Amino acid sequence: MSSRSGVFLVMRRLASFDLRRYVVGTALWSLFFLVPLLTGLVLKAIFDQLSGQRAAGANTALWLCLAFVAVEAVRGLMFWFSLNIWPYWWNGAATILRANVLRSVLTARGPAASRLPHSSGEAVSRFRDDVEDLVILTDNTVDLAGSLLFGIGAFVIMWSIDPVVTVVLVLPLTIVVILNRVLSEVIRRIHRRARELGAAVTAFIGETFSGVLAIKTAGAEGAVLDRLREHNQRRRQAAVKDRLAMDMLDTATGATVEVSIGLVLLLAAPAMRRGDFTVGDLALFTSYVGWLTMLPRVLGRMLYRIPQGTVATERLARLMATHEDADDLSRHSGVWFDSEPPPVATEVPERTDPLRVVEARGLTVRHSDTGRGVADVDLRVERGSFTVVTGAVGSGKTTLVRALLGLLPLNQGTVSWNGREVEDPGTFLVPNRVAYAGQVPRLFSESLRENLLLGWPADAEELDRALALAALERDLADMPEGLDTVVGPRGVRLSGGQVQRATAARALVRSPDLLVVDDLSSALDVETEQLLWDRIAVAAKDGRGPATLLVVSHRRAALERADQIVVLDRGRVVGTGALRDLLRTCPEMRRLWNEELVVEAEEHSTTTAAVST
Ligand SMILES: Nc1ncnc2c1ncn2[C@@H]1O[C@H](COP(=O)(O)OP(=O)(O)OP(=O)(O)O)[C@@H](O)[C@H]1O
Repeated sequence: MSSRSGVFLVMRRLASFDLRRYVVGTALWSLFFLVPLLTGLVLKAIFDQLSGQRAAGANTALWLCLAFVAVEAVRGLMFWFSLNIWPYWWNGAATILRANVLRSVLTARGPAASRLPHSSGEAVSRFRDDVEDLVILTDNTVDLAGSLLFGIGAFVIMWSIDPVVTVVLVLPLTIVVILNRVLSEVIRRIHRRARELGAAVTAFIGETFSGVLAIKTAGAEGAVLDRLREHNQRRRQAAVKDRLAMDMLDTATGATVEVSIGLVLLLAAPAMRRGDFTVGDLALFTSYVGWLTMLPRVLGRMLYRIPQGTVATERLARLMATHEDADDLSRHSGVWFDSEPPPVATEVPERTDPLRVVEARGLTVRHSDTGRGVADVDLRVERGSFTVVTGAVGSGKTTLVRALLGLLPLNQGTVSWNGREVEDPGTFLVPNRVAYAGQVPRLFSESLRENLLLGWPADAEELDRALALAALERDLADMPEGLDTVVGPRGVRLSGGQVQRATAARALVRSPDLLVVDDLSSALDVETEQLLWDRIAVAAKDGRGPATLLVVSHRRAALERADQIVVLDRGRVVGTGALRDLLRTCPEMRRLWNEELVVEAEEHSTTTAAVST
C-alpha cells in the first residue's frame, strides 16, 4: 500500500470507528459554521432598516436585534455541545492508533519481535506526536466540511446579490490549492526531518535516564549535557523550519484572502454609488468575508497536513511488525468508553506434538549493520539431551539460538520440529513448547510474582517449583514481602544474579519441552550455576522440569554435564560432540577449556580470599 493511500485509509477508519459520534460531531460543528449565514442575513436586515432601505414596523429594529442575539446564542450552544461530544471521538481515535501499534509491538513473533527499529524513547515520541498528527488531520475534515458548507451557502446568497463581486472571492481558494500542491513534497521533507530530530532528543533523554549511573561513574555529566545541547540545537533548527513552512503557507493563504477582501470592497463601491448595492449588502458581505477566509485557510491546512500525515503513517507502521501496514494501524480494535474492556486471557496451549527432536539445517544469519553472524550451522537437539553452545566472545552463540527460535530473520536454512519443517519458528517455538531465558535479563517494575508469571496461568505449586529449580527460594525467604516484593524499574532492587535467576524461573514456570538459556554465567558465581543445573537435571529425570536443554555457556558446570557441545568460531561450527572427544579433536575447544580452567581458578581464589578476610 502506498504511503499516500495509507494515510487516506487511516483517515477513513478514524472517521468511521465511532460513526455516530463522528457524524453528530460533524453535524454540530457544521451548524456552528452555518449559523453565521443567518447572522449575515440579520445584519443585512438591521442595516437596511437603519439606512431606510427597508420598510420598518414599530418594533422591527428591536426584534431584529433580538434575532441577532438569539442566532449568536444558538452558535454558542452548538459550540458547547460539540465540545462535549468531540473529545470522546478525539481520544478514541488516538487510542485506536496507539492500541494497534502497542498490540503489534507486543504480540509480533519472530524477527519482528526483536525488530523495534529505534530506541524506546523514539518509539514513545512516535506514540505521542505521530498519532496526534493523524488525529488532527482527520479532525480537520470536520472543519473542512463546516467551512465548505458555509462557503457554498454564502456563495449562493452573495451570488444572488452581486455575482461579479462573489466570483472574486473564489480566487484565493484556487491560489491556495495550487500553492499547496507545489509545496507539498518540500513540506513533507521538512516535517519528517523535524519529527526525526525531535524523537532523537526524546530518545537521548530516555537513554540518559536509564544510564544515569554509568554517566555519573564515568564523570560524563558535562559531555552528556553537551551532546543533549547538540541534539536540541538540531531539533530546534528543524522545528523552526517546520513551523516556519507552515506559518508561511498560512500567511500566504491569509494574504491571498485579504487581497480578495480588498478587491470585493473596490468592486462594491461603484455598485453602491449606482444604488445596486445597499448598506445591508455591504454589512452582509463584510460579515461573510471574515468567515469565508476559513475555507481557504482550512483547505490550506488540510493540504499541508496530508504530507505530514503520510510521514506519521509511515513512521507508525515502521514501529509495527514487518508485514503490517496502515490497514493494521487503523483497524478498529475496540474502544471502551462506558464499560471495562474484556479481560485478556492467556491460555496454556495443549501439548499436541511433544518434542522428540528439534533440528536446524544450514542456518545462516548475517546482521545487516556488521555483516557478521552465523553461517551454515547444523544442529540437532534430541529430547532428554543437554546441549551446550560454546565459543569465544562474539563467535555467534546468541545469534545462533535466536535464529533457531525465529527471533532473527534467516538468510538461509530451515528449522524442523519432530522432522517437520517449521514455517515460522517465531510463532511456533514459544511457550509451552519452548521457553527462552535471554542473555540480557529484563524485569519490569512490578512484583516478583507478576514478573515471573507475566500473565501465564500457573498455580502456586508450579510457581514454587520454578523458583526452586532456578535456585531462588533462599533469596525469596530474605525478601520482606516474598513474591509480592516489587522489584523496581528493571529489577534494580535485586542483585544481578537474582535478576538472571528470576528470568530463568520465568522460563521454567512455563513448563517448556525445551528450555533455552543464554549465558547465565555473567551474573552467577560458579557454585550457584552448578546448583541450578543440578536441580534442573534432577527435575528432568523425574519429569518435573524441562526434559531438554539448549544452553549457551563456557562454564565447566555446563560443559561437563553436556551430552553434546557445539563449538562456534567466527560464526561457524568447528566441532560437535562430547567434551572428552572435543578436547582431543577440536583445538578451539581445548583453548576455551584451558582458558575457562584459569578463569574459574582465579574466581575461586578471589572468593576464598574474600571469605577468609
Ligand atoms: N544486532 C546486531 N547487529 C549487528 N551485528 C551484530 C548484532 N548482534 C551481534 N552482532 C555481531 O555478530 C557477531 C556475533 O554476535 P553474538 O552476540 O551472536 O556473539 P556471542 O558469541 O553470543 O557473543 P558473547 O559471548 O559476547 O555473548 C558479533 O561479531 C557481533 O558484533
